[in-house]
Amino acid sequence: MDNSLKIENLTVEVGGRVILEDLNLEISPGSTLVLFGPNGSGKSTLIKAIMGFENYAITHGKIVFGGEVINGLSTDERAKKGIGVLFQNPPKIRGIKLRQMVELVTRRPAQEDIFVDKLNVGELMDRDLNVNFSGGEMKRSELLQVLSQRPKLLLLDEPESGVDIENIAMMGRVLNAFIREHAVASLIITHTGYVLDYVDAQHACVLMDRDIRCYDDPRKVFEDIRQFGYEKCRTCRGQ
Ligand SMILES: Nc1ncnc2c1ncn2[C@@H]1O[C@H](COP(=O)(O)OP(=O)(O)OP(=O)(O)O)[C@@H](O)[C@H]1O
Repeated sequence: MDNSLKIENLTVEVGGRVILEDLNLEISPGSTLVLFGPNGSGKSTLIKAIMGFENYAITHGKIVFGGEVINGLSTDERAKKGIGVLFQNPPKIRGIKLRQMVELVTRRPAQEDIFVDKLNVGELMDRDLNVNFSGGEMKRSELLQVLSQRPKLLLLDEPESGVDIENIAMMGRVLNAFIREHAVASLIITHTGYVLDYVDAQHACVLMDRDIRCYDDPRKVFEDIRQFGYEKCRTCRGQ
């Protein structure tokens, strides 16, 4: 199964401003790429462009998923092809229970989904989606919605933000097992690097000045950022 992601010479504009320029990256099946980068550098924009969000205009380049150019597909069509996203700030929806959302996207009874237990979200299933959920509950609820769809490509925007240490460990192990078992290609945005303790990531890179830099081993990239800051990435092109 080809569930690789290939991004070729991608330029993305938001509100007439170039956020990403001539960006290239590739994630092969079963491989995890960790994406670092300063605030506002365009990491979430990259995920939104891959998902085909309105207002994130691709003015140049190609997004290739599973060997198919998906630039022309709607967000819905991209999700149906197997691209799953965990957003940084998911919406709160009154009147729709978490259970209903899972059943809507999977068309299966939610209680049958193994991730309800694995992610310990049983008590959230009959509450309005994300309404008054704690930060950690919201991330677990979002992860349930994503994994219940059994995606082929996972795009995770700061999965550990607002999550306590024990829940980071639990979510990280669940994620890693899913990625390994299904040979899912994955892109994980992180500021803290905690996720590296649980997910076997093969590569990392830094997004800044509209492009990818410092493509290397995740722990090495993270240590360099901690030691030298993002400023050093300006002069480093990695491997
Ligand atoms: N819909 C939008 N309208 C206007 N500007 C936007 C929009 N989305 C993103 N931007 C701008 O694009 C730039 C990149 O934002 P983005 O959210 O991609 O950064 P990020 O790297 O994910 O940041 P952070 O680490 O703070 O989450 C920012 O200057 C942001 O204000």
